[in-house]
Amino acid sequence: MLKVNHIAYFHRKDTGISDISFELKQGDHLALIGESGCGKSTLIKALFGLYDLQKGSIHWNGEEIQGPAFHLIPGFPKFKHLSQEFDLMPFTTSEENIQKFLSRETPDQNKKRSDELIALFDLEGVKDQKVKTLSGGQKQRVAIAQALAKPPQLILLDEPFSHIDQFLKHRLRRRLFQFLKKEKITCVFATHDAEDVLPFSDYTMILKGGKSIDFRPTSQVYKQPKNVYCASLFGDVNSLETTEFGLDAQQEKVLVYPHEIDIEEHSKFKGIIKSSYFKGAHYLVEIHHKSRSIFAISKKDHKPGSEVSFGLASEKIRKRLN
Ligand SMILES: Nc1ncnc2c1ncn2[C@@H]1O[C@H](COP(=O)(O)OP(=O)(O)OP(=O)(O)O)[C@@H](O)[C@H]1O
Repeated sequence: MLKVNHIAYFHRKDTGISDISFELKQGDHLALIGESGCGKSTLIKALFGLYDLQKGSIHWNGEEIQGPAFHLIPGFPKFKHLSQEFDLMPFTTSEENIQKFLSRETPDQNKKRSDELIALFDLEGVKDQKVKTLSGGQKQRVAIAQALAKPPQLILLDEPFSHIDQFLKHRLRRRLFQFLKKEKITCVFATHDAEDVLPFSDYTMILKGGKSIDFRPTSQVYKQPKNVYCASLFGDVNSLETTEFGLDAQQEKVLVYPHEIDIEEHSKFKGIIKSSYFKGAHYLVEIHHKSRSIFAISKKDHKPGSEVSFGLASEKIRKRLN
């Protein structure tokens, strides 16, 4: 179990992380999200033991993770940390980079593991190529495979798909997270992409100004967002007045995602289409309603200037009302 107890680390005055506490069980996946500079990388490095904490403590199965002041080689040996810089050996091949970290009993087992990782991360075509000649996305895939060569108990991934193209990204992240679950490897990853978070994390922590402002199971963080900042990390969101929209609630405002607004012919509210954005499976439409914009999802395209009727899918947002 990972136990993080009120930790704080400042690079300089006011920049860093403070008062962060949480626990994870073996095999749990935690996504760290938040605006740029909120402290995701700092937290990841602190968890790996790269900083001497100014406050608090981190334990893995009862063993304390200490900073560089206590170790010749910084970094907790039972964990792997995949930084944004990759840390590969440039003058050796992709396969050699992966094999260097294998520790299976026999050469046969090593070969099997290395082949499995090369296939898993689509590296067959570049396995004999020197790392310095690889593209950024290929290097990133070698780095992930290398980090898993000798399975760590916990892996820390800092924006693991940032260099990988959309074409491969969807397949790779499904494979990576399935692999981690299969091997019961705990994972903490930082990302800017909601599509990494929702399907693949058990828990989500939202950071702002170096502090954790939400840490709950991912579905709760999404379905009951604490504020506009939290909700907008998942995409567009509307902050609507409850009385204006006839919602029986004590609070003044409620957060509503675009897909929770129904555009139907005889709905109660009317507005004028300002813009319509093609999103593939649907359109995101901006509706002008009482001198403000409301974003909704529509199955069909609407011409700017046309009138639409819309209503709130109140059963979907009921849990947000009190
Ligand atoms: N080595 C350092 N020295 C001084 N300040 C630093 C250092 N590393 C990070 N910071 C500062 O600490 C704060 C948190 O940075 P961090 O890299 O953890 O953010 P982040 O959430 O990972 O950002 P991004 O999403 O842009 O990668 C920022 O204000 C950053 O400028």
